[in-house]
Amino acid sequence: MGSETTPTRAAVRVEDLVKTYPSVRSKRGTPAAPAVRATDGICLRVHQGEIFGLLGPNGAGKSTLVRQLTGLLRPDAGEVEVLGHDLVRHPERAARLLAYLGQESTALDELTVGLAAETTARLRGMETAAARTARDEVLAELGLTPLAGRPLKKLSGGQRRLACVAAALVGDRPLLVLDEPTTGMDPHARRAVWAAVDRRRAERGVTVLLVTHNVIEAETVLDRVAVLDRGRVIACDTPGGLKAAVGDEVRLELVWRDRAPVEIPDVAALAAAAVVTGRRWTLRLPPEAAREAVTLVTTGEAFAALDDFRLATPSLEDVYVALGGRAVGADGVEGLVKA
Ligand SMILES: Nc1ncnc2c1ncn2[C@@H]1O[C@H](COP(=O)(O)OP(=O)(O)OP(=O)(O)O)[C@@H](O)[C@H]1O
Repeated sequence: MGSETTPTRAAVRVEDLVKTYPSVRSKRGTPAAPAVRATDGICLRVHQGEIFGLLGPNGAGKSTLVRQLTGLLRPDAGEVEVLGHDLVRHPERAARLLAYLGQESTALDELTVGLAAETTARLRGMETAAARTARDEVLAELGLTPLAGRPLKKLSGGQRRLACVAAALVGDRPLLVLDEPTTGMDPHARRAVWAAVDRRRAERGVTVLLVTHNVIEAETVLDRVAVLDRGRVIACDTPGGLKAAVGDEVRLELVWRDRAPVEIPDVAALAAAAVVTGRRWTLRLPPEAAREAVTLVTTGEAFAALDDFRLATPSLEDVYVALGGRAVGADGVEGLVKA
Protein backbone atom coordinates (compact mmCIF):
# COMPACT_ATOMS: atom_id res chain seq x y z
CA MET A 1 0.00 0.00 0.00
CA GLY A 2 2.76 2.39 1.02
CA SER A 3 4.36 2.20 -2.42
CA GLU A 4 1.18 3.27 -4.21
CA THR A 5 1.10 6.85 -5.33
CA THR A 6 -1.87 8.91 -4.25
CA PRO A 7 -3.69 10.37 -7.25
CA THR A 8 -3.05 14.11 -7.47
CA ARG A 9 -6.11 16.15 -6.62
CA ALA A 10 -7.56 18.13 -9.51
CA ALA A 11 -7.45 21.84 -8.73
CA VAL A 12 -9.52 22.54 -11.83
CA ARG A 13 -11.94 20.18 -13.52
CA VAL A 14 -13.71 21.24 -16.69
CA GLU A 15 -16.28 19.02 -18.36
CA ASP A 16 -17.84 19.57 -21.81
CA LEU A 17 -17.70 23.33 -21.57
CA VAL A 18 -19.57 25.17 -24.31
CA LYS A 19 -20.01 28.87 -25.03
CA THR A 20 -21.52 30.31 -28.19
CA TYR A 21 -21.51 34.06 -28.70
CA PRO A 22 -24.81 34.86 -30.45
CA SER A 23 -24.96 36.20 -33.98
CA VAL A 24 -25.37 39.92 -34.45
CA ARG A 25 -27.92 41.06 -37.05
CA SER A 26 -26.67 43.24 -39.86
CA LYS A 27 -27.14 46.96 -39.50
CA ARG A 28 -27.14 49.33 -42.41
CA GLY A 29 -23.74 49.13 -44.11
CA THR A 30 -22.28 46.49 -41.78
CA PRO A 31 -22.41 42.77 -42.50
CA ALA A 32 -24.09 40.40 -40.04
CA ALA A 33 -21.75 38.64 -37.59
CA PRO A 34 -22.46 34.91 -37.39
CA ALA A 35 -22.66 33.09 -34.04
CA VAL A 36 -19.25 31.92 -32.77
CA ARG A 37 -18.85 28.71 -30.79
CA ALA A 38 -15.85 29.95 -28.77
CA THR A 39 -15.55 26.88 -26.53
CA ASP A 40 -16.81 23.67 -28.04
CA GLY A 41 -16.95 20.83 -25.55
CA ILE A 42 -13.73 21.47 -23.60
CA CYS A 43 -12.65 18.93 -20.98
CA LEU A 44 -9.59 19.60 -18.80
CA ARG A 45 -7.97 18.54 -15.53
CA VAL A 46 -5.37 20.74 -13.89
CA HIS A 47 -3.63 19.12 -10.93
CA GLN A 48 -2.90 20.91 -7.72
CA GLY A 49 0.53 22.56 -7.78
CA GLU A 50 0.77 22.36 -11.54
CA ILE A 51 1.73 25.18 -13.91
CA PHE A 52 -0.65 24.45 -16.74
CA GLY A 53 -0.62 26.32 -20.03
CA LEU A 54 -3.23 27.13 -22.65
CA LEU A 55 -1.66 27.67 -26.03
CA GLY A 56 -3.42 28.41 -29.28
CA PRO A 57 -3.83 30.88 -32.13
CA ASN A 58 -5.75 34.14 -31.88
CA GLY A 59 -9.44 33.45 -31.51
CA ALA A 60 -8.93 29.82 -30.39
CA GLY A 61 -11.09 30.39 -27.32
CA LYS A 62 -8.45 30.69 -24.58
CA SER A 63 -9.76 33.90 -22.99
CA THR A 64 -13.35 32.70 -23.25
CA LEU A 65 -12.32 29.51 -21.46
CA VAL A 66 -10.52 31.30 -18.63
CA ARG A 67 -13.39 33.77 -18.21
CA GLN A 68 -15.73 30.81 -17.78
CA LEU A 69 -13.29 29.19 -15.36
CA THR A 70 -13.14 32.31 -13.25
CA GLY A 71 -16.91 32.70 -12.97
CA LEU A 72 -16.95 35.88 -15.10
CA LEU A 73 -18.76 34.34 -18.06
CA ARG A 74 -21.59 31.86 -17.73
CA PRO A 75 -21.14 28.78 -19.95
CA ASP A 76 -24.08 27.62 -22.07
CA ALA A 77 -23.37 24.07 -20.94
CA GLY A 78 -20.78 22.09 -19.04
CA GLU A 79 -19.17 21.94 -15.62
CA VAL A 80 -16.42 23.96 -13.95
CA GLU A 81 -15.09 22.81 -10.60
CA VAL A 82 -12.30 24.70 -8.83
CA LEU A 83 -10.87 23.10 -5.69
CA GLY A 84 -14.08 21.15 -5.24
CA HIS A 85 -16.40 24.15 -5.77
CA ASP A 86 -18.98 24.22 -8.56
CA LEU A 87 -18.38 27.61 -10.18
CA VAL A 88 -21.23 27.33 -12.66
CA ARG A 89 -23.73 27.19 -9.82
CA HIS A 90 -21.71 29.42 -7.48
CA PRO A 91 -19.66 31.89 -9.57
CA GLU A 92 -19.43 34.21 -6.55
CA ARG A 93 -17.08 31.71 -4.87
CA ALA A 94 -14.39 32.37 -7.50
CA ALA A 95 -13.17 35.51 -5.72
CA ARG A 96 -12.16 33.45 -2.67
CA LEU A 97 -10.49 30.69 -4.65
CA LEU A 98 -8.56 32.38 -7.39
CA ALA A 99 -6.79 35.49 -8.59
CA TYR A 100 -7.41 36.37 -12.22
CA LEU A 101 -5.19 38.60 -14.31
CA GLY A 102 -7.02 39.38 -17.55
CA GLN A 103 -5.49 40.52 -20.82
CA GLU A 104 -6.55 44.11 -20.34
CA SER A 105 -6.59 45.33 -16.79
CA THR A 106 -7.39 48.98 -16.37
CA ALA A 107 -9.29 48.71 -13.08
CA LEU A 108 -6.25 49.71 -11.01
CA ASP A 109 -4.99 52.48 -13.33
CA GLU A 110 -5.88 55.38 -11.04
CA LEU A 111 -4.10 53.86 -8.02
CA THR A 112 -0.43 53.96 -7.16
CA VAL A 113 1.49 50.69 -7.42
CA GLY A 114 1.59 50.39 -3.62
CA LEU A 115 -2.08 51.14 -3.18
CA ALA A 116 -3.08 48.74 -5.96
CA ALA A 117 -1.34 45.86 -4.15
CA GLU A 118 -2.57 46.93 -0.69
CA THR A 119 -6.18 47.48 -1.80
CA THR A 120 -6.28 44.12 -3.55
CA ALA A 121 -4.93 42.43 -0.41
CA ARG A 122 -7.61 44.18 1.70
CA LEU A 123 -10.33 43.18 -0.77
CA ARG A 124 -9.10 39.62 -0.38
CA GLY A 125 -9.79 39.78 3.34
CA MET A 126 -6.44 40.77 4.87
CA GLU A 127 -6.24 43.10 7.88
CA THR A 128 -4.55 46.47 7.23
CA ALA A 129 -1.20 45.58 8.82
CA ALA A 130 -1.02 42.20 7.07
CA ALA A 131 -2.04 43.80 3.76
CA ARG A 132 0.78 46.34 4.06
CA THR A 133 3.32 43.62 4.85
CA ALA A 134 2.09 41.57 1.88
CA ARG A 135 2.28 44.71 -0.31
CA ASP A 136 5.88 45.45 0.70
CA GLU A 137 6.93 41.83 0.18
CA VAL A 138 5.44 41.46 -3.28
CA LEU A 139 6.76 44.83 -4.49
CA ALA A 140 10.27 43.90 -3.30
CA GLU A 141 9.97 40.45 -4.88
CA LEU A 142 9.09 41.92 -8.29
CA GLY A 143 11.53 44.83 -8.12
CA LEU A 144 8.68 47.36 -7.92
CA THR A 145 9.58 49.09 -4.64
CA PRO A 146 11.07 52.18 -6.39
CA LEU A 147 7.77 52.61 -8.29
CA ALA A 148 5.49 52.15 -5.24
CA GLY A 149 4.35 55.79 -5.20
CA ARG A 150 3.64 56.10 -8.94
CA PRO A 151 0.10 55.77 -10.36
CA LEU A 152 -0.25 52.82 -12.73
CA LYS A 153 -1.49 55.07 -15.54
CA LYS A 154 1.85 56.89 -15.49
CA LEU A 155 3.95 53.74 -15.93
CA SER A 156 5.28 52.08 -19.06
CA GLY A 157 3.30 49.14 -20.47
CA GLY A 158 5.67 46.52 -19.02
CA GLN A 159 5.83 48.24 -15.61
CA ARG A 160 2.03 48.48 -15.45
CA ARG A 161 1.70 44.79 -16.32
CA LEU A 162 4.20 43.95 -13.57
CA ALA A 163 2.18 46.00 -11.06
CA CYS A 164 -0.94 44.05 -12.10
CA VAL A 165 0.95 40.78 -11.53
CA ALA A 166 1.87 42.08 -8.05
CA ALA A 167 -1.82 42.70 -7.33
CA ALA A 168 -2.70 39.21 -8.58
CA LEU A 169 -0.11 37.64 -6.27
CA VAL A 170 -1.13 39.29 -2.97
CA GLY A 171 -3.72 37.62 -0.79
CA ASP A 172 -2.49 34.06 -1.26
CA ARG A 173 -5.14 32.67 -3.57
CA PRO A 174 -4.63 28.92 -4.19
CA LEU A 175 -5.25 29.25 -7.95
CA LEU A 176 -3.68 31.90 -10.19
CA VAL A 177 -5.26 32.39 -13.61
CA LEU A 178 -2.93 34.53 -15.67
CA ASP A 179 -3.82 35.60 -19.22
CA GLU A 180 -0.54 36.51 -20.95
CA PRO A 181 0.97 37.97 -17.75
CA THR A 182 4.38 38.87 -19.14
CA THR A 183 3.27 40.75 -22.27
CA GLY A 184 5.48 43.78 -22.82
CA MET A 185 7.92 42.88 -20.04
CA ASP A 186 11.69 42.89 -20.38
CA PRO A 187 13.61 39.65 -19.61
CA HIS A 188 14.47 40.84 -16.10
CA ALA A 189 10.82 41.44 -15.20
CA ARG A 190 9.76 38.14 -16.81
CA ARG A 191 12.26 36.24 -14.68
CA ALA A 192 11.03 37.98 -11.54
CA VAL A 193 7.45 36.95 -12.39
CA TRP A 194 8.33 33.30 -12.98
CA ALA A 195 10.48 33.15 -9.85
CA ALA A 196 7.59 34.60 -7.81
CA VAL A 197 5.13 32.12 -9.31
CA ASP A 198 7.49 29.20 -8.72
CA ARG A 199 8.06 30.23 -5.11
CA ARG A 200 4.31 30.17 -4.44
CA ARG A 201 4.01 26.77 -6.02
CA ALA A 202 6.93 25.37 -4.00
CA GLU A 203 5.92 26.92 -0.67
CA ARG A 204 2.14 26.70 -0.82
CA GLY A 205 1.27 24.31 -3.64
CA VAL A 206 -0.35 27.12 -5.65
CA THR A 207 -1.78 26.03 -9.01
CA VAL A 208 -1.27 28.22 -12.06
CA LEU A 209 -3.31 28.34 -15.23
CA LEU A 210 -1.47 30.36 -17.81
CA VAL A 211 -2.58 31.62 -21.21
CA THR A 212 0.37 32.29 -23.46
CA HIS A 213 1.45 32.85 -27.02
CA ASN A 214 5.10 32.72 -26.17
CA VAL A 215 6.18 29.17 -26.97
CA ILE A 216 9.72 29.61 -25.71
CA GLU A 217 8.50 30.89 -22.36
CA ALA A 218 5.90 28.10 -22.33
CA GLU A 219 8.59 25.45 -22.80
CA THR A 220 10.54 26.68 -19.82
CA VAL A 221 7.76 27.23 -17.27
CA LEU A 222 4.94 24.81 -18.01
CA ASP A 223 4.40 21.36 -16.52
CA ARG A 224 1.67 20.56 -19.03
CA VAL A 225 0.04 22.36 -21.89
CA ALA A 226 -3.29 22.13 -23.68
CA VAL A 227 -3.32 23.30 -27.28
CA LEU A 228 -6.63 24.90 -28.26
CA ASP A 229 -7.91 25.45 -31.76
CA ARG A 230 -11.39 26.63 -32.73
CA GLY A 231 -12.77 26.08 -29.26
CA ARG A 232 -11.45 22.54 -28.87
CA VAL A 233 -8.51 20.93 -27.08
CA ILE A 234 -6.50 19.37 -29.90
CA ALA A 235 -3.60 18.14 -27.71
CA CYS A 236 -2.74 18.00 -24.02
CA ASP A 237 0.56 16.76 -22.60
CA THR A 238 3.88 17.82 -21.12
CA PRO A 239 5.95 19.99 -23.50
CA GLY A 240 8.29 16.98 -23.84
CA GLY A 241 5.39 14.60 -24.59
CA LEU A 242 4.02 16.93 -27.24
CA LYS A 243 7.42 17.22 -28.85
CA ALA A 244 7.90 13.45 -28.87
CA ALA A 245 4.54 13.19 -30.66
CA VAL A 246 5.88 15.11 -33.67
CA GLY A 247 8.52 12.41 -34.15
CA ASP A 248 12.28 12.57 -34.32
CA GLU A 249 12.51 15.13 -37.11
CA VAL A 250 14.93 17.95 -36.59
CA ARG A 251 14.59 21.51 -37.78
CA LEU A 252 17.23 22.99 -40.03
CA GLU A 253 17.23 26.72 -40.60
CA LEU A 254 19.32 28.19 -43.37
CA VAL A 255 19.85 31.89 -43.94
CA TRP A 256 21.32 32.81 -47.31
CA ARG A 257 23.50 35.90 -47.77
CA ASP A 258 21.74 37.26 -50.79
CA ARG A 259 19.86 34.58 -52.66
CA ALA A 260 19.85 30.82 -52.44
CA PRO A 261 22.13 29.06 -55.00
CA VAL A 262 19.27 27.07 -56.53
CA GLU A 263 21.35 26.41 -59.64
CA ILE A 264 23.03 23.67 -57.54
CA PRO A 265 20.66 20.72 -58.08
CA ASP A 266 20.92 19.41 -54.47
CA VAL A 267 20.12 22.88 -53.12
CA ALA A 268 17.15 23.12 -55.51
CA ALA A 269 15.96 19.76 -54.15
CA LEU A 270 16.13 21.14 -50.59
CA ALA A 271 14.16 24.20 -51.66
CA ALA A 272 11.24 21.98 -52.59
CA ALA A 273 10.94 20.83 -48.96
CA ALA A 274 11.60 24.20 -47.33
CA VAL A 275 9.31 26.85 -45.88
CA VAL A 276 10.78 30.00 -47.40
CA THR A 277 10.57 33.32 -45.57
CA GLY A 278 12.71 35.84 -47.43
CA ARG A 279 16.34 34.68 -47.14
CA ARG A 280 15.44 32.09 -44.50
CA TRP A 281 14.61 28.47 -45.27
CA THR A 282 13.13 26.22 -42.60
CA LEU A 283 13.23 22.47 -43.14
CA ARG A 284 11.98 19.58 -41.04
CA LEU A 285 13.99 16.48 -41.79
CA PRO A 286 14.83 13.04 -40.40
CA PRO A 287 18.23 13.20 -38.60
CA GLU A 288 20.19 11.49 -41.41
CA ALA A 289 18.73 13.77 -44.11
CA ALA A 290 19.48 16.80 -41.91
CA ARG A 291 23.11 15.70 -41.57
CA GLU A 292 23.41 15.37 -45.34
CA ALA A 293 21.82 18.78 -45.85
CA VAL A 294 24.28 20.36 -43.40
CA THR A 295 27.20 18.77 -45.27
CA LEU A 296 25.79 20.06 -48.55
CA VAL A 297 25.36 23.67 -47.42
CA THR A 298 28.65 23.87 -45.54
CA THR A 299 30.82 22.90 -48.52
CA GLY A 300 31.78 24.52 -51.82
CA GLU A 301 29.63 27.05 -53.59
CA ALA A 302 26.62 26.60 -51.33
CA PHE A 303 28.72 27.53 -48.28
CA ALA A 304 29.89 30.71 -50.00
CA ALA A 305 26.25 31.75 -50.36
CA LEU A 306 25.30 30.80 -46.76
CA ASP A 307 25.04 33.46 -44.07
CA ASP A 308 24.00 31.31 -41.09
CA PHE A 309 22.50 27.93 -40.24
CA ARG A 310 20.95 26.34 -37.18
CA LEU A 311 20.06 22.74 -36.41
CA ALA A 312 17.58 22.18 -33.59
CA THR A 313 15.47 19.40 -32.07
CA PRO A 314 11.69 19.98 -32.27
CA SER A 315 10.33 22.93 -30.31
CA LEU A 316 6.80 23.53 -29.12
CA GLU A 317 6.46 25.72 -32.18
CA ASP A 318 7.07 22.67 -34.38
CA VAL A 319 4.38 20.80 -32.44
CA TYR A 320 2.06 23.67 -33.11
CA VAL A 321 2.77 23.64 -36.82
CA ALA A 322 2.39 19.85 -36.96
CA LEU A 323 -0.95 20.07 -35.15
CA GLY A 324 -2.61 22.89 -36.95
CA GLY A 325 -0.47 24.40 -39.65
CA ARG A 326 -0.13 27.68 -37.79
CA ALA A 327 3.11 29.07 -36.45
CA VAL A 328 3.56 31.14 -33.31
CA GLY A 329 6.66 33.28 -33.13
CA ALA A 330 8.77 33.50 -30.00
CA ASP A 331 7.77 37.13 -29.83
CA GLY A 332 4.13 36.15 -29.89
CA VAL A 333 3.54 37.09 -33.52
CA GLU A 334 1.50 34.56 -35.38
CA GLY A 335 1.31 33.80 -39.03
CA LEU A 336 0.13 31.12 -41.38
CA VAL A 337 2.87 28.82 -42.57
CA LYS A 338 2.83 28.10 -46.24
CA ALA A 339 3.62 24.42 -46.64
N1 LIG B 1 -17.80 39.23 -26.71
C1 LIG B 1 -17.72 38.51 -27.84
N2 LIG B 1 -18.75 38.50 -28.72
C2 LIG B 1 -18.70 37.77 -29.85
N3 LIG B 1 -17.66 36.98 -30.19
C3 LIG B 1 -16.61 36.94 -29.36
C4 LIG B 1 -16.57 37.71 -28.14
N4 LIG B 1 -15.38 37.44 -27.50
C5 LIG B 1 -14.72 36.60 -28.30
N5 LIG B 1 -15.44 36.29 -29.40
C6 LIG B 1 -15.04 35.34 -30.47
O1 LIG B 1 -14.87 34.05 -29.86
C7 LIG B 1 -13.72 33.39 -30.39
C8 LIG B 1 -12.75 33.09 -29.25
O2 LIG B 1 -12.24 34.32 -28.75
P1 LIG B 1 -11.22 34.36 -27.51
O3 LIG B 1 -11.04 35.80 -27.14
O4 LIG B 1 -11.70 33.44 -26.46
O5 LIG B 1 -9.89 33.78 -28.19
P2 LIG B 1 -8.39 33.74 -27.64
O6 LIG B 1 -7.91 32.35 -27.89
O7 LIG B 1 -8.32 34.25 -26.26
O8 LIG B 1 -7.67 34.74 -28.64
P3 LIG B 1 -6.38 35.71 -28.43
O9 LIG B 1 -5.18 34.82 -28.48
O10 LIG B 1 -6.45 36.60 -29.63
O11 LIG B 1 -6.55 36.45 -27.15
C9 LIG B 1 -13.16 34.32 -31.46
O12 LIG B 1 -13.67 33.89 -32.71
C10 LIG B 1 -13.72 35.68 -31.09
O13 LIG B 1 -13.86 36.48 -32.24
